[in-house]
Amino acid sequence: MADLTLRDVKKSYGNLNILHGIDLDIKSGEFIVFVGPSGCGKSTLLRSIAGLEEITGGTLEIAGEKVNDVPPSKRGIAMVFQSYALYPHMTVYDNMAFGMKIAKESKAEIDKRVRAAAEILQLTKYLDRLPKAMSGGQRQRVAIGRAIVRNPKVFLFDEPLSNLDAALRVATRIEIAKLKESMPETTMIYVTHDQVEAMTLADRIVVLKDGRIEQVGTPMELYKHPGNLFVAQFIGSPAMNILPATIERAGETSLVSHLAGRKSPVPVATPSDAQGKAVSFGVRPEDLYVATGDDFLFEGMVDYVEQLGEVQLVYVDIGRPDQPLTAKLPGNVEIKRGTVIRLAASADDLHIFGGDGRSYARRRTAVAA
Ligand SMILES: Nc1ncnc2c1ncn2[C@@H]1O[C@H](COP(=O)(O)OP(=O)(O)OP(=O)(O)O)[C@@H](O)[C@H]1O
Repeated sequence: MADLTLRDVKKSYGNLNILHGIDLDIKSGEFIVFVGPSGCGKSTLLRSIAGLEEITGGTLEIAGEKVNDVPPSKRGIAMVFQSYALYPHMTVYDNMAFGMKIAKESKAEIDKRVRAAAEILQLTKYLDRLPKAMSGGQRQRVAIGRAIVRNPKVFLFDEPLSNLDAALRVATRIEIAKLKESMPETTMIYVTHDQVEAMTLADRIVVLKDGRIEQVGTPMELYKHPGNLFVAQFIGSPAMNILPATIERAGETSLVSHLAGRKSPVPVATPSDAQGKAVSFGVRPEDLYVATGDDFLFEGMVDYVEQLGEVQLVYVDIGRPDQPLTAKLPGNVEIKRGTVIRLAASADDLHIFGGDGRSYARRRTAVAA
């Protein structure tokens, strides 16, 4: 059981500022995922929470206690790394027991906890094996088991699945989700590059960019209501299509004109001073569908099709040099390269972002709240 509170947390290496004042409240038992582009500071933030990095400003509290100066071993946290970091000459049992032996726990207590963790992770029959006789996925489970036996208040994962092949990643991801269910009181913080891991595991996702938080929300909040252009294009794959546009008529429902002078009503309120302003107009590839009549958003020539079986990614030339529109359409519809296609989307799936990149829908939500 541990809430985490981060207030204006900063980290710099010499003159190089990496974290620029992170404010974040994590509730006990939450599964939080940090995502963001390479180098944005995800690992630094995680390592700062663990105490492996000393923060250079702000405060960090775990379970109500300020831990800025508390060493890692006394923070009640356990961390699982991308490289499993198992001792190769020790059996699975001894690898899992090692930390407790060092902490001088009784043999009976060690045995109880190792066996309980092995049971949760389905490692019981491998307890006498050496790591080299196990698959990558099994080794990562041992590393997770080694963390579980410590009975941590907070569990930290730094890209734990990135060394596994695709099939093992899926299997181990599901195990981590089940592990969370079996430890509902344990707070978990997880760093990943993988959108699917973030969307499926997180109670809330924290999107970071250049050492700052861009948005915090449930996976569906971030997907449906991205607060700004960065989050809109970072969450979701392929990325949201963004086009330059102008607000023709501001109001409860805005009228937006975009490429080729087409005008679309968007059920997002814009203030009267937004009238005539240049904005960005967004629509996700998977929200587009083939329009049969004259009611369409985009018309263009199919430049390329990537058939993935269940779906196909259709790249449509809508007159923007080197920037085709991407549509994710069902795989069973025949779409021929070189033909003209019309695409539409439901008005509810359209997004408008102001000149500062912030979503208009989000502004309204913020005011209403
Ligand atoms: N010890 C260090 N000294 C100087 N700069 C560092 C140090 N450790 C990390 N950095 C820099 O801090 C920035 C953030 O690194 P960090 O590893 O936290 O990013 P990340 O978001 O986890 O990246 P990735 O997704 O590539 O793992 C990077 O620019 C990195 O070069």
